[in-house]
Amino acid sequence: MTVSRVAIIGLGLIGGSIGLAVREMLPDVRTTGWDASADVRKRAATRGLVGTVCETAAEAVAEAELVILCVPVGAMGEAAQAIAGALPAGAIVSDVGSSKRSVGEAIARALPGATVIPAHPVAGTEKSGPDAGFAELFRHRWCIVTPPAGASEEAVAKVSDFWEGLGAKVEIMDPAHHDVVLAVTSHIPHLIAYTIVGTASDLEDVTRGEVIKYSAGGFRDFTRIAASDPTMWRDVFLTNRDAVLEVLGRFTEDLTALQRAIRNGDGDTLFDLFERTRTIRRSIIEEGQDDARPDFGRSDH
Ligand SMILES: NC(=O)c1ccc[n+]([C@@H]2O[C@H](COP(=O)([O-])OP(=O)(O)OC[C@H]3O[C@@H](n4cnc5c(N)ncnc54)[C@H](O)[C@@H]3O)[C@@H](O)[C@H]2O)c1
Ligand SMILES: O=C(O)C(=O)C[C@]1(C(=O)O)C=C[C@@H](O)C=C1
Repeated sequence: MTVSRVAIIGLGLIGGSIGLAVREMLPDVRTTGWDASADVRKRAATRGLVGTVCETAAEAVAEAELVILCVPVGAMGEAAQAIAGALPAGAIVSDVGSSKRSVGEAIARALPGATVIPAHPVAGTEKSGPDAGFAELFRHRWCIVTPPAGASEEAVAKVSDFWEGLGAKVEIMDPAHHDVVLAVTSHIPHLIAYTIVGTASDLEDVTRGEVIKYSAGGFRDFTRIAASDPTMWRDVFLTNRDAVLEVLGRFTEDLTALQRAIRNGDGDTLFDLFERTRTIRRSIIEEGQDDARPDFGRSDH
């Protein structure tokens, strides 16, 4: 079940990557796009991120069968409002937001009566903007589709087929469950990275120069994640507050237990945990989910 006209609102990393992936993998699908920033629209046109970069949101969606909102999660309601008067009857509205419950609600509020099928491609990088996108981003990656209760099966199938056409693997999930799962696998890890890099730069006994000079291995990996877009991540934490706080509470307890083990010289506790976590890493690699992708557009060294 395919769509032939797709409008992309927001032409940064994810919107741009969708446009490039469509051009490469679904060449019969026509794409239009719009971004609130004139500079981004200009870059998007130069890079050919979509077939036609439009001057207004209304123009971009005028003939669309599928509209995908690719803006920060805090701007989803505003982006949905911008297309409200121009959305063709029967068009499906989707998005790519990293949190799903509040985003789905915000879009549905702005577009009463529209067919809204939210989705989240679990693929990205620390880069953002119209120069960051690349066509292979979604290949072999999961895209989680989170339809509201009672959603049209045909619309869910169209959104799922679209993502499979871009090389992604699709899973259907309840939006609230998505938010807890992603709090664990994506949101808290980003918070930890932001924290440790911030802490390292605030330490009085270790200079900033030393942190930069001796950052190898583990810390360097954290700095890549902590370089992620501030607007995007501020919005993720504000829109997935409940799930993040719940998982953070649990994480804090576990961290305190490790602190106690170190203070008490309790090597068994440390060893047992490290042994258990190593098997998780091995399972991820066995499932082909590690980041050993070819160096698609990444330059994090
Ligand atoms: N970056 C990632 O790794 C990643 C991965 C999966 C999903 N996401 C989600 O994708 C969405 C976009 O993230 P991104 O990394 O592409 O960000 P980005 O900053 O690269 O692009 C966002 C674009 O949206 C535009 N924009 C902002 N408000 C707008 C509005 N009201 N109307 C129209 N355009 C507007 C900005 O000008 C910008 O060009 C976010 O919701 C994010 O949570 C990001
Ligand atoms: O690879 C990265 O740099 C990412 O942070 C990508 C990542 C993730 O946490 O896995 C970030 C946010 C998304 O919503 C999905 C994917």
